[in-house]
Amino acid sequence: MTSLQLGAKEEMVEKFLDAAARGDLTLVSTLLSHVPSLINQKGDSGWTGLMLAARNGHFGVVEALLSQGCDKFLVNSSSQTAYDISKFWGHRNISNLLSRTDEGCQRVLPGSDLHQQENYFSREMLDRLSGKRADKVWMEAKRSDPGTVYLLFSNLNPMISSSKEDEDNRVESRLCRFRFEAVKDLLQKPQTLVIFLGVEKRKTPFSSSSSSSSPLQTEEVTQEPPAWFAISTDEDAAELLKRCREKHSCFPKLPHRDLLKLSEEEAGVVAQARSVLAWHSRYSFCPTCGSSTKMEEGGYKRRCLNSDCRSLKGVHNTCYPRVDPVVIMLVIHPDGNQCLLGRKKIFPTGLFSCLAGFVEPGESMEEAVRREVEEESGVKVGPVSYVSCQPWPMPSSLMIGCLAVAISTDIKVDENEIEDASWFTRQQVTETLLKGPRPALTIPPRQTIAHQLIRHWIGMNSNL
Ligand SMILES: NC(=O)C1=CN([C@@H]2O[C@H](COP(=O)(O)OP(=O)(O)OC[C@H]3O[C@@H](n4cnc5c(N)ncnc54)[C@H](OP(=O)(O)O)[C@@H]3O)[C@@H](O)[C@H]2O)C=CC1
Ligand SMILES: [Mg+2]
Ligand SMILES: [Mg+2]
Ligand SMILES: [Mg+2]
Ligand SMILES: [Zn+2]
Repeated sequence: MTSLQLGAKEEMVEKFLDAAARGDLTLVSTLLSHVPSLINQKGDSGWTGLMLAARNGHFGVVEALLSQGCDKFLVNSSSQTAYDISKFWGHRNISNLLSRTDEGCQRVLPGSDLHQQENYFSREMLDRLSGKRADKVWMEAKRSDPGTVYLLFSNLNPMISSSKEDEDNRVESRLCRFRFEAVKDLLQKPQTLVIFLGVEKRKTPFSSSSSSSSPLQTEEVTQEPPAWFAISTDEDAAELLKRCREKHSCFPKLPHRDLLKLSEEEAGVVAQARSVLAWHSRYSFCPTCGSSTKMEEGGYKRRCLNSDCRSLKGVHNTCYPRVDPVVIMLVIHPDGNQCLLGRKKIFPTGLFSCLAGFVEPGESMEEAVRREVEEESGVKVGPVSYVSCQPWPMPSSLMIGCLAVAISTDIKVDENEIEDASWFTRQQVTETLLKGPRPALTIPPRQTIAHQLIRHWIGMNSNL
């Protein structure tokens, strides 16, 4: 495309987004009839026409865009959908329209919302194909297939390449992908762990991005989708990096920070791979009898090599990767207008987050919320309701996100666990979310479920 053509296209996108933002339905419709692909185009900060119309309360434009097949699940660079945006700004008629689900689902599960919150680390771009894990012939063929994608891990972190900072100081990272030929030598080493992650999900024939049927797409459908594997090796990291042709490649030093720079799709793959690899790195021997174990089923099982071991009989849950459930909760003051946030000593100055804690054996999610809140802050909790969850691969937690209502308000901090806890008003929290000039606190980044719970609460109340 010439720079002139490129300029004309950009201009058209800008005109379309501006019309959507202003609620100019006539211009939106005219532009779409000439250039249908405008419908899902993104402008600054990843905003689509639907998001801009939703932000500014233009119901008619939202309705028209939806009727023309616009993708309502797209997210902007803050991971917000048009639904999140309309909810946050209190355009209830628009959020109702955007959350409307297939009537069939509503009949089976009244009150269901297909548009459930999707958190960072939870997107599944691969089909895990668990039924294929024990099929050694299939697995072997996939391992040497030239189309297979390999990710390299060192010390539980994936090799990534990073783009330079853009004008918003944002660094974007992407996973370095390797083909079989480039890692063949590593696969032969006995110490190398190879984990099957799945095969790429096929786009459904009716999904918005596959509406045209070019010869390439027809060909793709007849071929088996590529399989993905994670490789973990203890080879020298600097040597491994020499295999990568991309610029600025590295293994992240601070996973809590650096893994949050991946796309939603790649973050989901890393969550899966990192948690399974972390389990292998800590469970080399059988937890029941201490004998050596052997990896099976594409990395999802470790079998004890002692044939008399109890772990091979009856319940043998020690053979499978562990997931640790953690409750994380935003506790709301009985006045409905304040929320309880706490900080650990290791947090940067001014940062407050939701309270969280590991679920104990034989404990319900609701009781874990009540116990952890009381232990850490002295506040007693009544009703608890589930909001959404997040796999948190540090190393293998499942964060169960809840809203809870306090039935007492005096705070007595357990200094072993947290440094401070306090009630913050809705206005203080809103100013933080809107990046006001002098916020009373800072909160964790958008990729954390803590952030999403806080945003959810503000969204629920934004038009009261
Ligand atoms: N994504 C998000 O938004 C957030 C994620 N988190 C994550 O949630 C997790 C739990 O939160 P946290 O407040 O620390 O939990 P807790 O309040 O339960 O306290 C953690 C302590 O409990 C002990 N413990 C009890 N059971 C376990 C277990 N199964 N695994 C590990 N430690 C256990 C450990 O003590 P000891 O080390 O002394 O043995 C640990 O330091 C953390 O991993 C944290 O990273 C937390 C907040 C936000
Ligand atoms: Mg605790
Ligand atoms: Mg805690
Ligand atoms: Mg605890
Ligand atoms: Zn054993």
